[in-house]
Amino acid sequence: MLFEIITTTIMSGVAAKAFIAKQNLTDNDSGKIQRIISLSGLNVKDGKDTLTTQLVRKQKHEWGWEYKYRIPYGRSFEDYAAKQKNIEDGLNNRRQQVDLKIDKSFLKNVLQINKTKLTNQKEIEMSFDGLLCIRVYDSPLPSTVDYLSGHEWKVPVGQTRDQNAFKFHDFEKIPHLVLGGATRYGKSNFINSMITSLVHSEPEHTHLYLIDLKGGVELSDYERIKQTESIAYEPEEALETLKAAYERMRELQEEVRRKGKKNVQQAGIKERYFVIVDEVGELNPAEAITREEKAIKTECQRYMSQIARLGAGLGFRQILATQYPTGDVIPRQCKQNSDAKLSFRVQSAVASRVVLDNEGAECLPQISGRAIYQTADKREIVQTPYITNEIIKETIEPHFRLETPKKEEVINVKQTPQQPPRTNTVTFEQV
Ligand SMILES: Nc1ncnc2c1ncn2[C@@H]1O[C@H](COP(=O)(O)OP(=O)(O)OP(=O)(O)O)[C@@H](O)[C@H]1O
Repeated sequence: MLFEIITTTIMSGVAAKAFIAKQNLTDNDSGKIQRIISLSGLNVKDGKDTLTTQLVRKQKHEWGWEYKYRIPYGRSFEDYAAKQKNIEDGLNNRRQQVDLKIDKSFLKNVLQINKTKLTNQKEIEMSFDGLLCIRVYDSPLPSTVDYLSGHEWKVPVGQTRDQNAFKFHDFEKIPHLVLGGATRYGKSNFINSMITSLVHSEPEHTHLYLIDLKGGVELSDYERIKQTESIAYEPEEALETLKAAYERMRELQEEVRRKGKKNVQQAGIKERYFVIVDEVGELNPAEAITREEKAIKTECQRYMSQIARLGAGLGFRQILATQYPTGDVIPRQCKQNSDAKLSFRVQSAVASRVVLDNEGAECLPQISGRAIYQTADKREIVQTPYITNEIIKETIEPHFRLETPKKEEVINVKQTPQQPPRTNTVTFEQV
């Protein structure tokens, strides 16, 4: 038995009512959290003293409770984030002492306890703003959220816990996005909903450079739409696609400069270019076997870095996805220039740090579509929307072009030595 019932006949009938009230179940959490924190080894020894995590305030919300703690010297937010799962499991491991009156309502009350236990699976979220903030949600996020199209350059990210608000990622505010997550947790679904939303909202101004290195099943639907400028399925083709994007970026750079402006917004240019790489790990030169392969991948990374560094003000947005978040799988400059990160569940704290620069994604529940969306000032858990093939088809079919799409020619690096990207660049203001 996961919960403990101690019966007594001393208490009156009001006790049975008290144990099912949510307020009662959650009231104890501040003490419980402090105990779990202490048992998880987060207290700090300072000579004879033990510095503990002190509760500063707690507040009841309609979704649950928010607790604010002062953390002791010698501890960081990351220390607490690493224990998120311990805290969550501890809170859901309920040993309750309840008083039950043995009368005709006894059986009903026992069943009610069991029902409460099964339905009230709590989830927590942690953040830090000088104080450690732990939010304890009475009930989990839904495990499926319907797709909702975005507007202009905003694409759907998912449902948050904050009053169940639906979150959008605005590519005009944050141009580049890093996407991570272990296999089968929803990266491809997210990329599909992002592309579908862009095609729906800005069909005339969206330009796609798609690189699908996962065998070509996911993004092939977009081969035929007019928004797709180039599509690649192999690293050699990826180099061509990236080169095409890079050259377009240079043309725009000239155009903006000619107009005496600093960025496409000022220059009144409405076009936006999305470079989407699904499985950027396949372009990691460290993984290359032959010298030629290494040269191609190094070149690809160089183009991606240039696009990340210079592209924002020129209307370029780069989305790099990986299921193997290790070391340098995402080029350093791309990572540094991506102020938004979306991570589905990953296998380890190290992998979470590669995607988010923080731990936490390894503690996400094993639910497809559940992710952490992180920007410079906020980190939220979301349930990304599920998009069906029917919605994708319905949205993109009106944009099919008549002629067969151009698939970039595979190039032979032996015959065509690669030129490094130009470096005499002008730095443009990022939006
Ligand atoms: N947002 C979501 N809500 C509910 N279910 C989802 C969601 N996203 C994905 N799924 C389910 O998970 C399955 C795997 O999703 P998806 O193909 O997007 O994963 P992936 O991370 O891209 O995996 P891989 O890297 O192996 O391609 C889908 O077929 C779908 O059933």
